[in-house]
Amino acid sequence: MNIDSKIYVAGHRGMVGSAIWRALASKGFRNLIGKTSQELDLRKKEDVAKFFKEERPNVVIDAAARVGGILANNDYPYQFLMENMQIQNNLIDYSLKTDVQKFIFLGSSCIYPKLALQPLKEEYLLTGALEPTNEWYAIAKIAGVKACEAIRKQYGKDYISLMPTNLYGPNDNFDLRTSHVLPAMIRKFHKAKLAGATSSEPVELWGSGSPLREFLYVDDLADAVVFALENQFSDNLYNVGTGNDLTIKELAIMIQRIVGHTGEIKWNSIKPDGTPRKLMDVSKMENAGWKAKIGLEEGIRKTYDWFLANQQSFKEVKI
Ligand SMILES: NC(=O)c1ccc[n+]([C@@H]2O[C@H](COP(=O)([O-])OP(=O)(O)OC[C@H]3O[C@@H](n4cnc5c(N)ncnc54)[C@H](OP(=O)(O)O)[C@@H]3O)[C@@H](O)[C@H]2O)c1
Ligand SMILES: C[C@@H]1O[C@H](OP(=O)(O)OP(=O)(O)OC[C@H]2O[C@@H](n3cnc4c(=O)[nH]c(N)nc43)[C@H](O)[C@@H]2O)[C@@H](O)[C@H](O)[C@@H]1O
Repeated sequence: MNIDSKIYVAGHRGMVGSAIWRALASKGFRNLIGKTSQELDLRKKEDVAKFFKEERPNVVIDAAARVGGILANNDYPYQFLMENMQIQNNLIDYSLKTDVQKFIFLGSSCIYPKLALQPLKEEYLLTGALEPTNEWYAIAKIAGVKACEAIRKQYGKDYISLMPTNLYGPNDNFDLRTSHVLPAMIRKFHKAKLAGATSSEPVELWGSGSPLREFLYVDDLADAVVFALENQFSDNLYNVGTGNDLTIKELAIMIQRIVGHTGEIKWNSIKPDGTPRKLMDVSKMENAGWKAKIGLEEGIRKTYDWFLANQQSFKEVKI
């Protein structure tokens, strides 16, 4: 991979895509292409075909998708299945058809069975039933993993899939209905802290607080993507995470302390808990030579600082 390789970052404005763009630019890659969804709707096959024929990138990194937290996945199963299949299938198929040499597909830890042994190893894929709240998104992602695996097997191309754990950081989605838990907690605790005159107002969180989650700061993921770009991997599927998790309750207490909220936390058990745990086994990526660097406390502080500095412009994804 040389610094003049033409690299198309699909979804370059998103939380992950913008982090990958920053990481590539800081390493001196100077032939980067990005298109907004208004400029190029990746669900439209003909438009994607035209783009690839004109641009002919050497590398494609797929950070474009319909993305959301547990409620968005549960409320919009059709969009999470169909839009993600359309986006990834068009990107993968036209990459193959225009001889793109390297393709990095981004899946998610939710592709693994709900009750698989923990920590989750790559070989646990397709060994059991999926988590019902996001099985549609998971099936789309599994199809993407398999498409890249088939191209690797049949055409010998360097198409790989990275499975990140739950991600967070600058440019995340802070909409309280469609976001993931960490940005939602930052926004809720911050709002409740400001609302209270003498002490903070109470905060309502979802579920029981008992599920366990692993969180990776998005710049760490971007670093893993650049590592995968610059190295030849021997296999097609790699988990990307920290290898550590904590309960949602412990996360809430950590974020409450960092934000400076002093009120009550209420748990709304009508909202779903989702999968009880999805800790990734990250040894395969570590054996390949990559390890996460940014701890959760540091990552949350960075994200809260970004949130405070972007009060007027943070993203709220509506579906
Ligand atoms: N966030 C997580 O916790 C997490 C965890 C594991 C894996 N991932 C994966 O990481 C990738 C990016 O996630 P993210 O958190 O960065 O999401 P995000 O912030 O919502 O960004 C998604 C991007 O996809 C683009 N996009 C969506 N629909 C499109 C369409 N029809 N045509 C063209 N572009 C479209 C958007 O473009 P515009 O901004 O131009 O509209 C946006 O930039 C996804 O593959 C996701 O599955 C995320
Ligand atoms: C990485 C992503 O993981 C996602 O699963 P998943 O971690 O449960 O998605 P999250 O929405 O992050 O929820 C994680 C846990 O946090 C709880 N939670 C507590 N309060 C809140 C809140 O205010 N907002 C949110 N969003 N959650 C909250 C939620 O009930 C669940 O047990 C998948 O649905 C996606 O498809 C993707 O795979």
